Amino acid sequence: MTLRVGVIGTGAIGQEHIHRITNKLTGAKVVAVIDVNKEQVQAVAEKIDAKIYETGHDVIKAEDVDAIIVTSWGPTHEEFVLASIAAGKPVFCEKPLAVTAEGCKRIVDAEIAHGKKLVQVGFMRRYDESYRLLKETIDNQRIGEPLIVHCAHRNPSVPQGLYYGAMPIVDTFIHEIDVLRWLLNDDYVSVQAISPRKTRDAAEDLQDPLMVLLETKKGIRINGEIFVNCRYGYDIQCQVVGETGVANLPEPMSVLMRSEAKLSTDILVDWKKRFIDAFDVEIQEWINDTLKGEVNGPSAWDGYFAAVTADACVEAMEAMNSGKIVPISMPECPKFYL
Ligand SMILES: NC(=O)c1ccc[n+]([C@@H]2O[C@H](COP(=O)([O-])OP(=O)(O)OC[C@H]3O[C@@H](n4cnc5c(N)ncnc54)[C@H](O)[C@@H]3O)[C@@H](O)[C@H]2O)c1
Ligand SMILES: O[C@H]1[C@H](O)[C@@H](O)[C@H](O)[C@@H](O)[C@H]1O
Repeated sequence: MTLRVGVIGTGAIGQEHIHRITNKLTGAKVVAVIDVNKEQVQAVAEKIDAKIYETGHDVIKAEDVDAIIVTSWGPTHEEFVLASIAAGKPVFCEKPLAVTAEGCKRIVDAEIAHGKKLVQVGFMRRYDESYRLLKETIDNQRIGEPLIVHCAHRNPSVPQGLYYGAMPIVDTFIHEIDVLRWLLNDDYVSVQAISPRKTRDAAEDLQDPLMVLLETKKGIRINGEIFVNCRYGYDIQCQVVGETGVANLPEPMSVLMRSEAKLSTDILVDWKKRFIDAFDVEIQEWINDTLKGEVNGPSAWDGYFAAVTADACVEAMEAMNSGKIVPISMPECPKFYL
């Protein structure tokens, strides 16, 4: 059986997922697309022979669409995920699940009321080989119990005018929020934020770089650097300090070169390349699971947990350098998601 997929939002990552479903993966076909940018969606639809709909809701309601992928802008996600649940259709939603914790909670409540899991969130780092190796190292106690995590999320630049305010947290650090909780098998209890000297390349309404200090239930301290105008490349770093050793996230594979009196390796500049294999595995597993009527990837509860943490990080960011420690508390995970 082929899963007939409708894609809402044919921008950067929407096109990436359409390309991988059409050319690399098996078991699915993109049959329906929609974007508010009419020219763009027309060009995408022509390439894959998909039908263009007027709105995201029309795609969700279409009889010949079995499952939905939401890759539109963050603030539109909640509406489309809720509509997919109401239509009883499986939905893969790129991060963030919703832009507020309340929005994610509405999704969790709707899914529980529906009675069957339908929602998966696009936290693709859990599918990345290098993060999986790091997790194996920690789970196998090869560095003893983790005590400290140093991590950095660096982008070369961000789109002027489209990236502002709380986005270093809700759009960027949200990946670390999800993956570190998964990596450490732990939950967060508090956060504070610190602003280092601002880079000259940061827009007026953006604190860049930014540092957040998270504490987990087990007492692990995480210092996270978010630097979205670092200029030199797309660089994701994670170092876990344990009782008996230190484990680093492997660097992406790159040729070690000796040339012109220098020893060097290239650094990637684009998130698409850094996580290309992870995205492939993530979407292939989603297709396979969806065909079996299952959801096994990051759930709406994971999306909600990340949003609650992100909200606390934003509160800490708004009070940065004041020493304010913002508590993070989550209700018990409902049985539905265990
Ligand atoms: N997992 C990842 O690493 C990753 C990477 C990139 C983007 N994302 C997420 O994916 C989402 C899209 O990001 P992007 O980089 O592709 O952005 P983008 O701006 O390139 O694409 C978003 C598209 O959504 C369309 N759109 C907006 N509102 C719409 C609506 N109501 N109905 C239909 N289409 C609508 C826009 O016209 C645009 O073409 C964001 O939530 C982003 O955080 C995740
Ligand atoms: O939407 C993108 C994407 O999630 C990237 O993985 C992240 O590095 C960027 O900061 C974010 O803007």
